[in-house]
Amino acid sequence: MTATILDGKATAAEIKDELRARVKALAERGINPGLGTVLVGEDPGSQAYVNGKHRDCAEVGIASLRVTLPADATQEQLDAALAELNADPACHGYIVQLPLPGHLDTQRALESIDPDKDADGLHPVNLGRLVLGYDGPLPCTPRGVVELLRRHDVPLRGANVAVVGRGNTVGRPLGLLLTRRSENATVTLCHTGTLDLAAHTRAADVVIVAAGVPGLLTADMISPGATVVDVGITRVIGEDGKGRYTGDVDPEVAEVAGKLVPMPGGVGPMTRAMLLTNVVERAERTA
Ligand SMILES: Nc1nc(=O)c2c([nH]1)NC[C@@H]1CN(c3ccc(C(=O)N[C@@H](CCC(=O)O)C(=O)O)cc3)C=[N+]21
Repeated sequence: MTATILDGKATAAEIKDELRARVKALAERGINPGLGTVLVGEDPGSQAYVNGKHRDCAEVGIASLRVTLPADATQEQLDAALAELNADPACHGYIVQLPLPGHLDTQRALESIDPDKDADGLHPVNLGRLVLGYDGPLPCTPRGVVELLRRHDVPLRGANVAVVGRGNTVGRPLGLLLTRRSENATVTLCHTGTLDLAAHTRAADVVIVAAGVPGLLTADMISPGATVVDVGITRVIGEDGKGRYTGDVDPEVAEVAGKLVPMPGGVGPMTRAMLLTNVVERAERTA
């Protein structure tokens, strides 16, 4: 048996088509949604990600506000850039590209974002809203995972879901999202302190791996027919000496799983589509 591939790129393209129509409807009411990005420094990976977000914006008709600061920018310069976006009515939401250079305080930066303009959904106020079940922007990667499974009819209601990884951007908020009444999954949140990881993943209908450990999930660790979602993205140097990105799921998992969300072509494009969705939703609410 070979797993059915759930194509995140194609699903993200569908979502972008839907967003294009919503942006058009907003334009007819005189509202032009805008996404801001703040990039500090010249890391080529971060530049590529930010460029991708601006390309996505252009595709759906969202305005891009691009702020770039030099690698040696001070915390005060960063604060000033965030204050400007907070005050700019053309900016409906924005992100601070992570990681920031080491001399800058990431927590302080994220807390300086107006929670209502938090396109990533990672502000402490918005993570708190998620805990409490209040409305607010949802973290893009967890939301992208749930949306992809929903659009491919993977049942979550009553399902046993193993989430591997408790990071602030994926694992932890994904556990919160999946256990909302609207999803009703039963979640086991596994992490580096988990004693018998394979026992938990084998018992799961859906295994979502967001640990950042290449090849962590192997074929013997899942039950036949399970749905597997690879959220891992780690830069490794291949045998040819070239850098490439690899996921957390061993390729042989595809021989045992029923459905597989691959990396690349899975969660990454969905994350970007959810970023756009957060911005459009905010523009619709302010209308
Ligand atoms: N404030 C902030 N928000 C983020 O959302 C954020 C961040 N910082 N820092 C870095 C990570 C990484 N990230 C990715 C998003 C999409 C792909 C993606 O679309 N990848 C493609 C392959 C690469 C491509 O084709 O460009 C894929 O998986 O198919 C990858 C990585 C968002 N991040």
